[in-house]
Amino acid sequence: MQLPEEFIEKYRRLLGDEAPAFLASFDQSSHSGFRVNPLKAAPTATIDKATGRVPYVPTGYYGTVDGKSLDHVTGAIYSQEPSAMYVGEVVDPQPGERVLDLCAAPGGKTTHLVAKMKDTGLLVANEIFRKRAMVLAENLERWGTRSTVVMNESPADLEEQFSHFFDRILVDAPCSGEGMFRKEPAGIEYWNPDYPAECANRQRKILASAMRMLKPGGILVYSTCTFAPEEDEQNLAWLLATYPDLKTVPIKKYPGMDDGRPDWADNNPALADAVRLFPHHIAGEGHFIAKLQNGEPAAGAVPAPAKRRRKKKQRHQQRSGLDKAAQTEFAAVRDALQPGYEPKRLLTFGDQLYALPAGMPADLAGMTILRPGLHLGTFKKNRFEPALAWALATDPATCPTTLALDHDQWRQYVHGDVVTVESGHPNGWYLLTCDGFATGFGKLVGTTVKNFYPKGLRF
Ligand SMILES: C[S@@+](CC[C@H](N)C(=O)[O-])C[C@H]1O[C@@H](n2cnc3c(N)ncnc32)[C@H](O)[C@@H]1O
Repeated sequence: MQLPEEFIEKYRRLLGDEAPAFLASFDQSSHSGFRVNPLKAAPTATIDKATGRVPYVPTGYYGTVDGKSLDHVTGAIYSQEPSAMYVGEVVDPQPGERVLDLCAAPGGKTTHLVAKMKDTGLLVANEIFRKRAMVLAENLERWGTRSTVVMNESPADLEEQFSHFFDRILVDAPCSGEGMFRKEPAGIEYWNPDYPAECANRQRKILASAMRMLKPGGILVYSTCTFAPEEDEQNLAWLLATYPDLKTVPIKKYPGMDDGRPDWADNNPALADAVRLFPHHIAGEGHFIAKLQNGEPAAGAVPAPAKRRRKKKQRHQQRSGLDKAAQTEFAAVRDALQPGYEPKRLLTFGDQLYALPAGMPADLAGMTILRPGLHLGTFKKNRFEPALAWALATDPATCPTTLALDHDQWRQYVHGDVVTVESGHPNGWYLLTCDGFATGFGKLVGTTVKNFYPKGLRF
């Protein structure tokens, strides 16, 4: 791999005797991995093809997954390179907490966090770029989560809504990406000697927003996929100097993981609490992770709420609750697919119906939200059409009307074709499954399953 001369010189200077092994790692192949989704049945077909287990992630495996496989399309697995998997373990979110993933797309860490939270509490996944936020929403839909809200805001705009609100915040920052060069060589084009410092400035702004949203006593995890000390130890040193209440939390180092390097910043020994994953020491790409805890407030002190700005017009009127007709239409479908399911907080955006996670603030005016919780479906003329997201978040064991497709029928379904099944089933809505995984909803008329698989996802 052709690395910039200044890059080579920089890391020869920083790494000394280790530099040849480090630089040689860029000519070795990158590592692939996947995590299994504990919210769903075990994807044994994919696990059987894994080349090993990732020792520091209980749900992590080495190996590659076909993006068109049943296990991928039903959200039973998420492809993620092995080093990146350690971030979710370090965040270690607990069930019921309020968690923010501030730079979330495409959703590798978000899917990990929500699985660790057992899909309870509130996970806000934010991405500043709309197209990337849409990919994030799609990946979370496949994963099958009810407790996640997808937002498309800048960190600064988000802080107004969520002043000192979160128990844990992950800042998986946009960075110079040096640790991903061998996986995504195009990233080298952007690199110049000043680039890490430019990224570090942007990261500090994002971190400052995160600090305004972190509860007293809350946990902040900062991660990058770069080796650059400017973006790693030097930003950690900046955090500690700027927010004196913030303390580092030591991160467990598995074999092959390195301490953060105090000598690459201000020699503060606390920087060693961070972890570095170097590709010449571990089977994964380059990563840096730091974990910090916010100070508890002084007795009687209450953080000042941030000022609220109402700037954007809502594209659709947001309404809580349902009118009588809508309630009847929704209940007819709900009783067939998930009887007894009583979402606590229903919300309509235009003709779309969502179940809001508990803990999400009720007043969402002015915020750009792509997914305000679980998408239940769409009100059409005099009827309700259940959404794919609801199907993918449904445990088939809780649904009285399931229809099992074989692999050929599943392929027809994801291709958008009409699927024909044997007669004997009453007409109506069904949760379609394949190998025990929920794949979507279909409406049976006679022996024909009407296909509602979204056009944009067909393949
Ligand atoms: C390292 S990636 C996140 C990867 C993601 N956490 C995952 O595991 O799949 C960083 C993200 O930050 C976003 N980003 C870029 N500039 C940003 C900014 N100024 N503020 C916040 N996020 C930004 C990028 O679009 C990108 O999606």
